[in-house]
Amino acid sequence: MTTYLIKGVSVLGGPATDLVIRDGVVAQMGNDLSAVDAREIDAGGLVALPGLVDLHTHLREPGREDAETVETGSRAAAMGGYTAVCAMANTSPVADTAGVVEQVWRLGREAGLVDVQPVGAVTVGLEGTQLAELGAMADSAAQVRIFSDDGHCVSDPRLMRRALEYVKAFDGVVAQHAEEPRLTVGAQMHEGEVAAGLGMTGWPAVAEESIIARDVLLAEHVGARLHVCHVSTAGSVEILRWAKRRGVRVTAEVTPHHLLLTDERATSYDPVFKVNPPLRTASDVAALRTALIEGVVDIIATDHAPHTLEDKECEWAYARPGMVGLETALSIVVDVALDTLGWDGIAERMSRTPARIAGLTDHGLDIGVGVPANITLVDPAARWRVEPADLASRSRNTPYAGLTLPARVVATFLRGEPTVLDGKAVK
Ligand SMILES: NC(=O)N[C@@H](CC(=O)O)C(=O)O
Ligand SMILES: [Zn+2]
Ligand SMILES: [Zn+2]
Repeated sequence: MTTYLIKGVSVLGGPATDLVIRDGVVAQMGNDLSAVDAREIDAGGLVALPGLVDLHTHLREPGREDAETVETGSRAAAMGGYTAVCAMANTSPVADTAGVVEQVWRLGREAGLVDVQPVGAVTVGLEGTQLAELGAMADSAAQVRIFSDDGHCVSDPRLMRRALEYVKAFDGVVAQHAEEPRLTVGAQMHEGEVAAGLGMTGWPAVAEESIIARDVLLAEHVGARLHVCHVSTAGSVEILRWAKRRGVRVTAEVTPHHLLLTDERATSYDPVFKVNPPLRTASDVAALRTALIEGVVDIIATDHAPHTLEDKECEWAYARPGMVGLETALSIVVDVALDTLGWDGIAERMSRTPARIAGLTDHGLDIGVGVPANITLVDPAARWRVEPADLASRSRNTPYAGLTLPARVVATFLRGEPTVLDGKAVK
């Protein structure tokens, strides 16, 4: 294994220091270090972060390898500075058995670019009628701890209650896609003035908020952990604030796109802006940014949702919802929140806390001697233009095509091995 000597890096924006990475861990940290036979990396001006952890990634394998595979999605993740991703269960077949979660976990190990932690489905086939074998998935080699029907809402309150009771036994968590399906029949975009102007069927904020309100009450009743996926409205933030004040065991995520984009984008009729939950209003965006600073929303997760050209470049009504996000997430977060959160605040919300929620003990650790070398080096001064054709993801559905974004991932280390060096994927 190659030894790396990283010279003059700023850990979380602090004073410049050197790091020696050897045998998978940070072997030394300090000034004027030297290491024989080490490969030296001049990291002057670069910031070191604990490797990012994405709690919400769609890798599409098995079943839709034309949109993404575990390997291509892992490479996209590494390029974005991630060292671990949680792979959502809405694959084909659905990850609702020990066999499928073990398959995804094994494919992740074989690719070796990030740690792929499979999420297990809550219900068989994501159909919302019968609890999946949560215990078998938890006991499998994949050691599943997060369960989610993401893409669908666990809308039956009795099933949701039973899932919460079940996962409580092994300190698992249910990650809910909060969407009351009866309120979003035919929905195409956020219900509001823009939708009314375009004549599109709306996806009302209350469809999300009513499920979050119900679920925090269920989580309190059961005493189990609930995680809320892709929170998108100001009202959801108010419910979460209330629940956290009461001591409910609830965590929540926001996506980079919900921190930046609004429903005005739908006026372009470009389906690249079609996503679930939909892009909301400027006041929702402002409330989400405040919630992120306050910690009412705990983390940033990408909801990386790759789709093929056929599924995306068609009429709005027929296009699948979702956008890719792994390779642009950190840049968007730097753009909207570096001045308020600082590097430490970004590390908290994109690495430490998601690692803790997912139970990934090798990740989200402060960079220090003896710690597994899961590290991302970022150039905060770099600016780069998003070229869809250059993305490592197999899909191209980025809403940021042609935009120039701040901050670039220069290197990513997974247990001491570089997966990205000089801004390029190593394998
Ligand atoms: N976010 C999306 O718009 N789509 C996701 C599903 C989901 O996260 O709900 C997908 O799997 O494509
Ligand atoms: Zn979802
Ligand atoms: Zn999702």
